[in-house]
Amino acid sequence: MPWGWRGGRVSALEGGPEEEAPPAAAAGPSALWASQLQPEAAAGQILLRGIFKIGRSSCDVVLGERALRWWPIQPERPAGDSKYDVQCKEEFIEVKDIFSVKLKRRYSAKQQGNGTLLGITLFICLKKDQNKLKDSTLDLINLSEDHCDVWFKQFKKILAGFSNRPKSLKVILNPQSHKKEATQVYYEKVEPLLRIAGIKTDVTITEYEGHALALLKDCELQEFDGVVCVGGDGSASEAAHALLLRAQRNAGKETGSPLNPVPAQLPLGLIPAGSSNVLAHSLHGVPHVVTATLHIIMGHVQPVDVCTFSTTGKLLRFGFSAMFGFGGRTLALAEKNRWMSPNQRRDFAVMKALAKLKPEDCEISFLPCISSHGLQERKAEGSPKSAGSDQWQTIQGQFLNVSIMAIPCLCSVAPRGLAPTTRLNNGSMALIIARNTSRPEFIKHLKRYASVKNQFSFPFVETYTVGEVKVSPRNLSGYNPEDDDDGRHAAASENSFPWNIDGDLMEATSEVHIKLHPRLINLYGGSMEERNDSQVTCNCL
Ligand SMILES: Nc1ncnc2c1ncn2[C@@H]1O[C@H](COP(=O)(O)OP(=O)(O)OP(=O)(O)O)[C@@H](O)[C@H]1O
Repeated sequence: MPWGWRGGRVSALEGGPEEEAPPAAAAGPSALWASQLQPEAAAGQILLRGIFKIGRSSCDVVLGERALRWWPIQPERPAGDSKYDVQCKEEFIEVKDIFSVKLKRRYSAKQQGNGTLLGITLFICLKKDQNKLKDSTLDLINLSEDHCDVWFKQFKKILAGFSNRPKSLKVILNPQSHKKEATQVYYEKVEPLLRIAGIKTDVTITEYEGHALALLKDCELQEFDGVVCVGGDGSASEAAHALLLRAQRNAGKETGSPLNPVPAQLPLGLIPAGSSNVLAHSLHGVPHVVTATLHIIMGHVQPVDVCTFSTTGKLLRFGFSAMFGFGGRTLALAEKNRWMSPNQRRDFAVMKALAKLKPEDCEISFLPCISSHGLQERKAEGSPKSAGSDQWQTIQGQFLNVSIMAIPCLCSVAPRGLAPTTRLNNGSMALIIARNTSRPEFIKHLKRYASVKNQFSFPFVETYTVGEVKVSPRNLSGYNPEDDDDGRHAAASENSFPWNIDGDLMEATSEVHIKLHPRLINLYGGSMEERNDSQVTCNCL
């Protein structure tokens, strides 16, 4: 049982009302439980035994290497009385779910010094439904200073052994994200948990667009175990880009067009506080601030695939997803109307881009990936190539939208993701193409993202699993002032085409080359509960 709740004693964990503590004399080992305790192999070697009050009951408590277990102490039971068995249920938490320990004291107004010791409080990370995590506490009440001191030191020792957990973090906070609430989100929900976990932080509040990039590219990061970004997709992607640029420079690689980039050195944490939180949502399965914070505290790290976006041989940026055509135009229109509220401008931009819907004349070349099944067949045939295909495929035509996604891109309008069969690190990207069709048909396709499935079951939609893509607009017509209002040139300069790369507007005048680099960055996040759709494992590289 991964989260260790057999008895379901959540009330004890959530720190019910303070009860009278057991007397200090009860702290020593008791003859009573030598017969009762059958240490389970699952709990590991026993480190400590003692008596604490937990919730309303005085309990026998055993700290093992892997679990903390307890039972209410029972009076002598009449032989054959089964009702006692029910009450005597063992409960436990796994040691790996504890993230902090404090001595619990009561302070009165007149009292000076340390206050009156009540016991020990454990801070625990619990799993809620739908990938959510929550923090909780478990009070172990005992008035004996000596007894608590031994247990407190043992818990501290255990916590010090979790070397994967960060001790010091660089925090980048965008105060302008969404409705400017990132600062409040951080100081009300994130910082208190980091403080309880004893993590040192150094916070920079960004002052202008691109500040995170400028800072993270060059600042001293030696003293930090990770970087945390509080904001939306623009901020998160900017921070990832900066950490990867920094890694290339440190490795002595050309940052202008890295062919085989090296991974980022520090893990990145994403606290969702933006108007779009696709990255954090895809990472955690839910855009939930406390969940994101607890993954950071627990040191849960996932390697994640990253793409390079280049044009004319120069790196535009590192990123996770891109849209060209309708997706790019919509973002360009939204950016042009920044004075509106985030939701207003998003709805306005979608409506306007739909009203002016028109296809881009493009050539799209891609390197398909071979599925695990296909790879096995190739091996069986004795093919010397064991990895991805080396055969570029090319399609041409009028395309309403082109999406290239290395991660599932979960969001409120697409709860299963814009690319539902892609995983964070399955070594492939989804290439989803909507060819020209009528507006009602295209709208039907978009609306299906909100439902459970079939968003790709349209004759004009094609999906591919790829390792590399090149998108070349064939109509490189000059700037048309009449276009100024339609999104194509709404925020882009002459002859350029708007691209939506992780929610950031990029301009490209010619071919854009997108290449997948497996597991190039570590992001703080746990593995998600698997969804029912079939997982795609591919071998592109
Ligand atoms: N102080 C600042 N003033 C203006 N822009 C900033 C500031 N700090 C950061 N930015 C920029 O804001 C952009 C968008 O931020 P972010 O993604 O965090 O918020 P958001 O609400 O999701 O944004 P959007 O509405 O664009 O999706 C980032 O590209 C970042 O460079």
